[in-house]
Amino acid sequence: MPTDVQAEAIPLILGGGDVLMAAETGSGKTGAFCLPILQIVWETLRDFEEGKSSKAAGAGKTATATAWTMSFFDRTNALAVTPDGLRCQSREFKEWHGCRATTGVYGKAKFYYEAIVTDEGLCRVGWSTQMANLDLGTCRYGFGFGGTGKKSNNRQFDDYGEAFGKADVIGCLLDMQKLEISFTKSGVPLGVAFKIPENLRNDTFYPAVVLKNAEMLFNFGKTEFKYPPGNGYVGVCQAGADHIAQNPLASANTHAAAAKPAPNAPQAIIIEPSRELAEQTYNQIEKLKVYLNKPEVRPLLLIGGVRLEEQKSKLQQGIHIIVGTPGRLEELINSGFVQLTHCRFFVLDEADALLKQGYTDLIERLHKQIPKLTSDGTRLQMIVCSATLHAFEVKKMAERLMHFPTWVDLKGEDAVPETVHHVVCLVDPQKDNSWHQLREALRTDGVHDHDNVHPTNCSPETLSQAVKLLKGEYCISAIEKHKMDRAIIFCRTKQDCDNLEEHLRQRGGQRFSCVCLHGDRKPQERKENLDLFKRQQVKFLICTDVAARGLDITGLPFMINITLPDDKANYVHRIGRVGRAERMGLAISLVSTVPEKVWYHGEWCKTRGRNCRNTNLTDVRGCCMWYNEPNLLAEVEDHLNITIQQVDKSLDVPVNDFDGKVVYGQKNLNMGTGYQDHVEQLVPTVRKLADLELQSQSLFLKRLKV
Ligand SMILES: Nc1ncnc2c1ncn2[C@@H]1O[C@H](COP(=O)(O)OP(=O)(O)OP(=O)(O)O)[C@@H](O)[C@H]1O
Repeated sequence: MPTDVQAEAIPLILGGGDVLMAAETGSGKTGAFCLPILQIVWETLRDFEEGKSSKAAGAGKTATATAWTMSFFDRTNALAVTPDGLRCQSREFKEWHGCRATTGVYGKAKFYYEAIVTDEGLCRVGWSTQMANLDLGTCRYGFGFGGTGKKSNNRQFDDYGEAFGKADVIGCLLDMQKLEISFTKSGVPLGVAFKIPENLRNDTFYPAVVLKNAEMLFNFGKTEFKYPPGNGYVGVCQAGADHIAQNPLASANTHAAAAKPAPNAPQAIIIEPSRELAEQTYNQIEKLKVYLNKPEVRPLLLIGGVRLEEQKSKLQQGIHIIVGTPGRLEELINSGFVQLTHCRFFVLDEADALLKQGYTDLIERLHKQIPKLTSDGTRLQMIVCSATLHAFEVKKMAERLMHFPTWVDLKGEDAVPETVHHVVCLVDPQKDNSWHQLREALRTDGVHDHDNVHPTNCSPETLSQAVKLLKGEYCISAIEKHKMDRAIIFCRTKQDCDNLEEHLRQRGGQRFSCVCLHGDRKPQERKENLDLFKRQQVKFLICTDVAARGLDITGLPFMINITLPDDKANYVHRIGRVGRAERMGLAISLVSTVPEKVWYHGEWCKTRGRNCRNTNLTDVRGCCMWYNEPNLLAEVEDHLNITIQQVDKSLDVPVNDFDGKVVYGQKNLNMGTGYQDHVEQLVPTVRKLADLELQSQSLFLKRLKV
C-alpha cells in the first residue's frame, strides 16, 4: 500500500511534473521519488533495447509538439513552456528569455493570435522570422510590442499604443497583404506598429515572445478568441496548409545527439546532504529495483571517502541512476567522468538542508549544465523534498529552477507525525542541586576550565557548568526510566558526543553500549557505527546534526536531545528519527532553564575548533557563545504552533496526554479510524437516521393530503 505522500506524488512524477514534496518525517518520501524514477528509467532502457530510442515516457508523451504551440526547443534556457505548449514563463529577474512558436505563417493573407498576460513582470510579444534572435525586437527580424508601451525592432524602441499588464489580452495581427504588423490591447486597435520590409515578404513569420520574470498564455485560435479581430484576419491555427510552415528548430530531431546514452550518462541524479543518507537512498533503490529486471537498472553511489578510482571504473561499466553527496558529484561531473546529456531527473532530497549547507550555487551550476530536454525529447524533471520544505531559500530556488512545480504538501507547514510523542524536560541547576556532589560526572566541553565555578557561587559560569553536568545525569535517568535499549542521542558538538560516549561507557559498560556518528569520525568508522546500531549490536547512537535528517532505523523507539538544535527545522528532523512508518516513538529534549556557555567556532577560528581554547565570546572573535535554550524552545513551539508537553525530573511521561497503552517502537494497534468494526459501530446511528427520515417524509405527505 502506498503511503499518503506516495499516493499523491508518484502519479505526478510519472505524469512528467516537477514536484515539491513536503511531508512528515518517516512518511515514505524516499519511495515516493525512487519508485517512479526507477519505473521510467527502466522503461527507457527497455525502449532503447527494443530500438524505440525516442519513446518519451511520462512527461514526454504530453510534451511532444502539436501543430500550434510555443516550442520546447526554439527557446532560451530559462524560459519554461507548459506541457500543452500554450503558456510561457520566465522567472529570471535580470535577463530576458524568449521563445518562438512551433509553426509559422507566410503568403498573402492576414493572421491573428492572442497573448494574455497572466502574471506581473515584463513581456514583449509579436512576430519574428527564423533569422531573428529570441530576444524579440532586438534584431532586424523580430517585431515586438512591450508592456511598457513600446514597440521594438532592431533594438529601436519607440512609443506605441499604451502600456499593458496582468490580465490584458494582446492581439497580434500580421497582414501579409499590406506587409503590416499591428496590435490590439483587450480588443482596442493600437494602429500599425511596423511596416514589414519588402525583403521579408516571402519569409515565414512565427509568433514570438520574450519575458522577464513574467508569464503569458497563448491562444492561436484553437479556442474562441477573446477579441476576434474580423476584417479578414484568421487565427493562425486556421491558416490553410499552403500558408503554414513548421519551425525547423522546433523539433526534437534537431537536438539529436547520440540517442543511446554513454555508459557514464545517468538518467537520474539524486543529491543528498550526507553520506549516510546517500547510502540509505542508494540501498533503497537497490531493494526496489529487484522487481525490475531485463534490462537491469544500475544505480551508483558517489560519496566522499570512497576511492575515486573505484567510482570511475563503475561509471565506465554503465550506470543509470546516481545517488551522491554534492562535492563528490560535482568533482566527477567537472572532470568529465559523469555526463549529463541524458539526465531527466534531478532530485534534491532534504533540499532545505542542502541550501542551508551552502550548496545553492553548486545546485544552480549543475542545473545549468543539465539539458532541459534530453536528446530523445523528454523534459528535465526536478523533484525537491523535505519534511521542512517551507523555507524561504527553497521557495526562491523552486521559482528559479523548477518548471510549474506542484506542491505535495499533505499537512501544510512543518508538522510532527502523530506517531511521535515528544516532551521537554527542564534542567534547572538552581532547583536541582544534585550537581553539587556528583561522583562520576560527565567530562564537559572545557568551556569553564578556567572559570571560577563552584557550588558556593551562583555565577552564570557556575550554572552553565552545572547544566552540562546535570544533562549527563538526566540522560542516564531517561534511559533507565524508560528502560531504553535502543535510542539515538543528539548532542550539539562533536566533542559533546565524544564526552557522552565516554560517560555512558564508564557508567554502564555493556548496559549502555554506544557508538558515535559525527564529522570527525572517519567515513569507514561512521559507516561501521551506523551499521552496528542498525543491527542492534549497540544500544545507543550518539550523534550531531549530521544524522538529524532522513536516517531510517526500523522501529527505533526512543530519541534524546541533550541540547536543542541551533536550527529549529532540525528539531522536526531529529525527533522524526522515531515514530516512522506508523511505529510509535518517544522523543525527550533536555532544555536548560539558564544560559549555557558553549563552543562556537566561526570562520575566524584558525583550527576550526581543534584544540581551541579561546573562550572569549564571538562578538570579539572568540569561540564561545551563550546558548539560550528557553528562547530556542519558544522558537520551535512558535514554528510548530504547539506547546510541547513538559515533564519533570522524574521523566514520567503522562499517560493521559499520550495513549498509555502505546509500546514505543511498535505499531499502535489503537490508532487509526477503527475501520475494523466501523460498520457495526455505525449501524444504530444509521438506523435512527433512516427512521427519522421516514417520519419526516410521512409527515410531509400527511400535510399534503390535508
Ligand atoms: N508504502 C509503504 N509501506 C510501508 N512502509 C513504507 C512504505 N513506504 C516507505 N515505507 C517505510 O517507511 C520508512 C520511512 O520512509 P522514508 O525513509 O522514505 O521516510 P521520509 O519521508 O523520507 O522521512 P524523513 O523526512 O525523515 O527523511 C522506511 O522504513 C520505509 O521503508
